[in-house]
Amino acid sequence: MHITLQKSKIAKQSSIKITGSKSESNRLLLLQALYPDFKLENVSNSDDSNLMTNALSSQSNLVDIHHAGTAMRFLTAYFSIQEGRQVVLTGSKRMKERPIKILAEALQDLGAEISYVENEGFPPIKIKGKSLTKNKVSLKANVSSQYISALLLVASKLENGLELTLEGEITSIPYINMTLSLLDEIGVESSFIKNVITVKPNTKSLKPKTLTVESDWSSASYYFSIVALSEVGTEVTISSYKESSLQGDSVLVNIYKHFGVTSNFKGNSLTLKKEAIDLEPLILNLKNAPDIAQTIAVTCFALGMSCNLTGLHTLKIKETDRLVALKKEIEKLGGKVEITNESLKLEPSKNIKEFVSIETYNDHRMAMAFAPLALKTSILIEDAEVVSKSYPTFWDDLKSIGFKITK
Ligand SMILES: O=C(O)C1=C[C@@H](OP(=O)(O)O)[C@@H](O)[C@H](O)C1
Ligand SMILES: C=C(OP(=O)(O)O)C(=O)O
Repeated sequence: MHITLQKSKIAKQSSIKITGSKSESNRLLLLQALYPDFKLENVSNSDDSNLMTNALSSQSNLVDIHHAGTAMRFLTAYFSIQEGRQVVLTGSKRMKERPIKILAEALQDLGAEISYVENEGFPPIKIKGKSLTKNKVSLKANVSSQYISALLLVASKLENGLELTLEGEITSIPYINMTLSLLDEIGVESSFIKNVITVKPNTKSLKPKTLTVESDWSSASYYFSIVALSEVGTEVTISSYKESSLQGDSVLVNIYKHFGVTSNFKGNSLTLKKEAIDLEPLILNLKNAPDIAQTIAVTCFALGMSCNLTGLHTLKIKETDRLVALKKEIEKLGGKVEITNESLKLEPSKNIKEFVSIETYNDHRMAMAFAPLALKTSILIEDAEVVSKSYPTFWDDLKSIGFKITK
């Protein structure tokens, strides 16, 4: 489905309720499968979380997780410890290009039986579940934090727990801390000292409780961008958010001050407001918040600002090569972008071309990051349904605040 976003102006005040964080949801869904004693509220309605739920309850020996990176990585660890179960875990064409070797090798070192069905180091993989008794392993920490979270999520169910040594620079650290905090919330003990994470084994059932998933901060980024591109005084209220979040992307509150967006909490509602401000070039390392890089690059382009974003090495192995995709699409709109394997530099630009058709490369964040541009010019978004990976009601929500969208 290709859609057109006519040049739009949003209401002076509006509000949106955003679905639960897919990162928190996919961790908690897996933990709930291991510890069925707790209940969940505000679970994400994203494709990736639905795929996770279905995979965890599936009795089939073929599990397909489509584009869901967290599901692929977390389930690799989960099925490795399901004694007596044999599963082939597969995904979309792109998922078969997203590396899994670092995680598979760490699990194999712990005693897991994992083999490759097609290409060495990539999904699909065949997993023969068994009880793992070894407890010490090291892995490279600069490629994806999801490998680390996957091991941590199952660690308390290993006979002797886990002592995990992280080698090299650690990427996307807030996601590792999120995993450890959620373990703590359900009563699993862990420590993270220097580059060693230890998780204690747990055979007890946990105290019954209800955990409420905070709404998704990566999804919130599109509203930060929308407010940044709106008239001074425009307000958008988003919910349900916490001032002290487990999600690293909550750093948006600080980053968007640079664009004149102020954030005020009232209970679990967060009001974003555009203030008048002089815009300065943006220099930012996003190694701890890779998922908001596209949003920020497009905000800068729309405001005619220059930016120099670094720490983007993980973008090359996400839903698409996001660095190449950003360069191509921003340049179609008239911008000038330089990329390396870990950075993106944007030159200030004066004009934005009208009615450009943005390719989305099976990447939800390409569609959502470019949508706010409709506040500056009319734009087309190709394969707009990709948003369902993390935020299925995105287009309806934009319509509700005043975006003019037609099929
Ligand atoms: O653990 C998680 O929930 C995630 C970790 C990050 O991946 P990397 O650690 O591969 O950067 C992030 O990009 C992804 O969207 C979600
Ligand atoms: C990278 C992402 O997801 P995943 O790696 O879980 O597919 C994302 O949602 O931006």
